Order: sequence, then C-alpha cells, then structure tokens
Amino acid sequence: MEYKSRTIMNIEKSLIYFRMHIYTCDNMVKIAFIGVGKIGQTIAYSVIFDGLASEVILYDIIPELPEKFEHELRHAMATRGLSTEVIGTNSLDDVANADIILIMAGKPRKPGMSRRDLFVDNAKIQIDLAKQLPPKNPGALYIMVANPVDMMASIFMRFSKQFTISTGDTVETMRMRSYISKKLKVPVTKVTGYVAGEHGEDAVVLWSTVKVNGKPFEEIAKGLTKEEVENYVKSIPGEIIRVMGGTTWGPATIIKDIVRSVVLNEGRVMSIATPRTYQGEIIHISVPTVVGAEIGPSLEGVLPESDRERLNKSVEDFYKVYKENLDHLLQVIKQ
Ligand SMILES: NC(=O)c1ccc[n+]([C@@H]2O[C@H](COP(=O)([O-])OP(=O)(O)OC[C@H]3O[C@@H](n4cnc5c(N)ncnc54)[C@H](O)[C@@H]3O)[C@@H](O)[C@H]2O)c1
Repeated sequence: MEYKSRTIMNIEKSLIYFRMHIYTCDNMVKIAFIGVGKIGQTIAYSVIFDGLASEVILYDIIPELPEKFEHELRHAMATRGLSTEVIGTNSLDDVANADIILIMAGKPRKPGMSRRDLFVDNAKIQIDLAKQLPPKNPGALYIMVANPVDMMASIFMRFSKQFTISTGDTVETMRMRSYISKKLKVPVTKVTGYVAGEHGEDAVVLWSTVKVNGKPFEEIAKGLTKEEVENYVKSIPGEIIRVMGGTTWGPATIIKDIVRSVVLNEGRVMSIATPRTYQGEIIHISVPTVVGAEIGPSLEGVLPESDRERLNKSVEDFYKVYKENLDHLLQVIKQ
C-alpha cells in the first residue's frame, strides 16, 4: 500500500502537535536506525520483533557493522518467519524516505561520567546528521536517543528545522514504577504515574500522578519514602553502567514502545520530551504527552500547581545549562 508521511509543525508555548499520517492497517512503515551500537541494536531488534516496520535501515560509521548486524537479524527473523526488509549500510545516502528516524549515534557514558559530559562530542555528530538527513527524508519523525538526550534533540532540531522528540523521561518513568512495584510487592500494572523534567539527574517525579492501586502514594507507601524512590531513579543507570557497561534492555524496550505508540496510533501517555520555545531557543523538556500518529497534547496544563512549579524550575535550570553548552559549542564549531 502506498502511504505518505507529512509534518505539520506548530510550536506554541508548550503545546506541540506533530501529525504523522501513517496508514497502520498493514504497518507499511520504514524506520531508520542511525548508530547501531549497544542501544541501537537492541531497539532495532525489538522494533522488528514487535512487527512495527515493513522496512528497516541500519546505519553506522563502523565499517561492516550494519551489514553484519543485518545478517544476524535475518537469521533471527528466519526462525520466526518474518519478512521485514532490512538493509545494513555505511552510506547515509541509503537512509531515504524513512517515516521514523531514531538517532543513537554518539558516545555513551563511561562509569563516573554525567550525560552532560558528552555534550560537545555528540552535538557535533547531531549537527552533521541534521544537515544530511532531512533532504532525503521529507516528513520524517525524528526520535533522539543519544545523550544528553534532551539537549541533543534541541541541537538536532535547531540545525535541521525538523520536528524532533527526545525519549526524555519515559525511561525514568518506568524505573520509578518498577521500583515501587518491587518494594511494595504489587504488580507493576497497578502502579501509575510519571517522571518529568530533564532526562537524568534533574528529573522530577510528579508525585501528584503517582498512584498504587488507584490510591495516592502517601496512603500506601508502608515506610517507602519519596526520597528513596527518587534516589533509585537517579542512581540506578550509573550503577548498571558500572557493572554492565551500559543500559540497554530497559531503555530499548521503552523506546520501542514510543515507536509502537506512534506506528499503531495507540495514543499512550508517555513522558517524552517535546520541543517548546523558551527565551527564543527551542528546548526539550519531558511532560506526560499523548503519543500516537499525533504527538500531543501534553498534560502539563492539568498538573497541580506544586508539580507545575517544579517543572517550571526544571525548564529554567535546563535552559541555563543548555545555553551555556550551546554558546560553548557555537564557539568550538566556529574555530
Ligand atoms: N535515551 C536513553 O534513555 C539512552 C539509553 C541508553 C543509551 N543512550 C545513549 O545512546 C548513545 C549510544 O549508546 P550505546 O550504548 O549504543 O553506545 P555504543 O558506543 O555502543 O554505540 C554508539 C554507536 O554510534 C555510532 N556512531 C558514532 N558516530 C556516528 C555517526 N556520525 N553516524 C552514525 N553512527 C555513529 C558508533 O559507531 C557506535 O556504533 C549514547 O549517547 C548513550 O548515552 C541513551
């Protein structure tokens, strides 16, 4: 079936809509993966095995890596009888007419590093991609994964002028739910709620949204404190990186679910970071947002004052650090 994708971009304060016209009846969707290292491979595998794409392009700068990964995937698909069209390539020219482009290209954190330490190196990669990808991929939805992910999404969008979302705090949200579920011994499906703000150390648990069996967290906490939950959400990725060399399975499955919600038009509320204009710059901050063939609206407006105040503070803090990094980057690339 023929399909078209189109972008309608409308940045109005925090209310953003991206409309992606995908005919989901037979999932004729082409998805490109830029950077197929640890996280890129895991997301690509999950996307294919969830049957979300009819065509997949795997791109990386490491010679032969995408091609050999293509073989691996084909072997896995053979045992399941899947016929997704997969192409592994070292040529960016092959990344064309994609509906969704996920960007994992960039350095990962080493133990002890913060995500923000990666800013300049990874921003240079995003600027390069921002110039090269849009001409061949009209109307694509860009999903930034490389860290510091919210800032990389803002950089990519600044230089490409293409609608870009960041995976933001979808990952923190699931870390928060899983920890409460484990500690209170309740099924994770009974824990709801969101984490918002910047992905990483400055993420904010939106406590007004956190419910266990439909009851507010305070009523059911049984000695589990908010501080303990917040500490877990912020410290666990560093601990996983220290022992396992990187976070992979958790984020990849969650990020695949963002793709799933777009492709199948599920309209799931997810704490992705969408663009907003703040002091004249595009910045990305996570808030619970409806994710489907349309991105938006966000649920920011219905949050109570206490949570909105913390979010506003996080926007201010994010902007300050982003602007410092951006100014430094602009100096570096001028030289
Ligand atoms: N958003 C999240 O929740 C989340 C979770 C995990 C990792 N990450 C981030 O994703 C990024 C990748 O992590 P990883 O563990 O897969 O690292 P990795 O080193 O295993 O993979 C990165 C890949 O990017 C490739 N690459 C580098 N420059 C490129 C370019 N210009 N074009 C195409 N490919 C290029 C590398 O060759 C490598 O294969 C890191 O920045 C990491 O911090 C984000």
